[in-house]
Amino acid sequence: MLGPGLGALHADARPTLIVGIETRGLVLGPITALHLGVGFVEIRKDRRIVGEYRGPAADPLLRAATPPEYQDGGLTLVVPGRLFRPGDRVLLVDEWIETGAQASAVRRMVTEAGAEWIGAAVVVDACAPHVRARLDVRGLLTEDDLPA
Ligand SMILES: O=P(O)(O)OC[C@H]1O[C@H](OP(=O)(O)OP(=O)(O)O)[C@H](O)[C@@H]1O
Repeated sequence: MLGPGLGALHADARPTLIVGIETRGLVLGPITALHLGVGFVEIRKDRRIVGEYRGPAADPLLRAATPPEYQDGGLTLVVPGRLFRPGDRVLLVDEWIETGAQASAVRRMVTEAGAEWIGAAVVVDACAPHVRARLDVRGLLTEDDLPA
């Protein structure tokens, strides 16, 4: 029931596109998108792309870096820019959010492409209140709901 549960968190904003970050977002995102009947876009981590692929000139990649201190040196998220269009109402789905660094990077790419950021729907919301408010994070659980 994770798809319906995650899909209900921002139903009021009527998302038209789900994005998910590898790794677990590539599982939870599609089941949420299927439930809502909307499309899905996968966000990859640059360090996990094999080789030097950077995309053809006609299909450039959007890139957004997390802060350098994030996860031992930061990481860069990438997505083909053509997958976002102006008018898309984009919802990020993930299993966990804490600092909001990866979600912030995704939001920059979404808005750079002219699409609209709706927020983040997560299984566990472990972020600080200011992060929750800034990114419009909604969760099925908080850390307090988890066994110690
Ligand atoms: O709010 P943040 O501090 O940005 O953390 C949240 C991110 O961290 C986890 O990914 P992780 O990098 O652990 O992905 P993995 O499953 O590929 O190891 C999680 O899936 C989120 O994408």
